[in-house]
Amino acid sequence: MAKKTVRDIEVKGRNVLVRVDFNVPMKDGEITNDNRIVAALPTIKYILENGGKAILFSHLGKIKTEEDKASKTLKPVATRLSELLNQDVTFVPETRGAELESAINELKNGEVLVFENTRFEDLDGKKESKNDPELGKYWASLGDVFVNDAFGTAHRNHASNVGIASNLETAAGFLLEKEIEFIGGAVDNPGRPFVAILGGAKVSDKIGVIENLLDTADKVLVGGGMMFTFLKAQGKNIGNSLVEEDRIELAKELLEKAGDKLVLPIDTVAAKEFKNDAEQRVVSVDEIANDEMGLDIGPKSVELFASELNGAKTVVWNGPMGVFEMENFAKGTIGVCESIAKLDATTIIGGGDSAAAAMQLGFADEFSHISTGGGASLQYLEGKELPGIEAVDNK
Ligand SMILES: Nc1ncnc2c1ncn2[C@@H]1O[C@H](COP(=O)(O)OP(=O)(O)O)[C@@H](O)[C@H]1O
Ligand SMILES: O=C(OP(=O)(O)O)[C@H](O)COP(=O)(O)O
Repeated sequence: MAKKTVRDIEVKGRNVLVRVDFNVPMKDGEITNDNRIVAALPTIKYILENGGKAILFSHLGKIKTEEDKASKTLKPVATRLSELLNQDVTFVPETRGAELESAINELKNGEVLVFENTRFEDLDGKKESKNDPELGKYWASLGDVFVNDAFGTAHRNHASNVGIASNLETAAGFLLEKEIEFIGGAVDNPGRPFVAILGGAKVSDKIGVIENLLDTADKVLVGGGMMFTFLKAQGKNIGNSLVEEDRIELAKELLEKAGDKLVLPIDTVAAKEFKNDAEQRVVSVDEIANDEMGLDIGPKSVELFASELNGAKTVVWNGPMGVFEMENFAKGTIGVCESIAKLDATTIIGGGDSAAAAMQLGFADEFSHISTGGGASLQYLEGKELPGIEAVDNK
């Protein structure tokens, strides 16, 4: 990568602003997978060992109402980081202002500070997510140099990555560098057959990538919450399943363009309630009842996907096949992991929840690479520039 990296900048005695992706999966205030924090450690340690002051920040989830703040504070993340680094981490529960500024002034070389969820700024006119120029400028004013190590957020054009970069010397961190090297190496000239697998819940966000994937991949397998928008586009009844109504037209166009390249599940595990012990039944995708929702792909779909994956030489996967966080709806994701484990192929799974699924379900060693980015790796795969990487200074 002809981009400046953290090795190319002076960190000693300087306030080094570091954008990390600490958007970790959480349940009841507890971190359920700390992969994204662990993945950021090499850059943080490098800065500390070289006498810099590390000022870290990240988004966590989406902040739409004042109430969201309580469950989306970065405080537990700062605590976990302190355990992993085995040193104190100052947490400032603000995204701007006197308390933050004086805490930064008091930092000494080799010390770490984490400030609050950058998306708290979204309550005031979506300042972070719309890359408000004043916000990027303000955050840039808190540091001497900027390191972007948030690969998982690199597809976003936000104040905390792109905005700051336009106001300050900017380098890439080690994670960003590693992800680009690995994903680029695997997919710029992929071994074929090349199979892409999409699932998860961020349907409106990610359905668009399928258009380009149909040009690059040999097969695109769609499961998870993503499948129901396609099934509805085919005129099927999907009951209360996750759906993006305003993407149904797009799904119809994609189905037409794709022919047999796009493979949809043939059965689903349906339940009337979104909870682990809800009564469940395996049904054909033609038989979902009005009061049911599909929460996993069914066993016949696992078999179908296994046959599509058979012989693949490159596999890229983003988005779990079902609500794997609930044991009773994890079988589809486990089944696809098992099929991938049998392959002699380059296999990449990416995304906050997808990486967590691979690790929690015991398949971490079966993948060539577990990426911290889902949307980011998909966008890279599409051949699109990632704004967060574009914004890093060239060497
Ligand atoms: N059928 C489904 N209905 C609702 N949610 C689903 C379904 N299948 C998967 N999910 C959810 O999708 C989430 C992950 O989606 P997403 O954020 O797009 O993935 P990633 O973080 O890996 O990029 C998981 O929390 C999972 O529970
Ligand atoms: O989790 C993330 O993306 P991913 O789910 O595609 O891996 C990133 O932290 C970006 O988060 P966002 O999709 O809320 O902007």
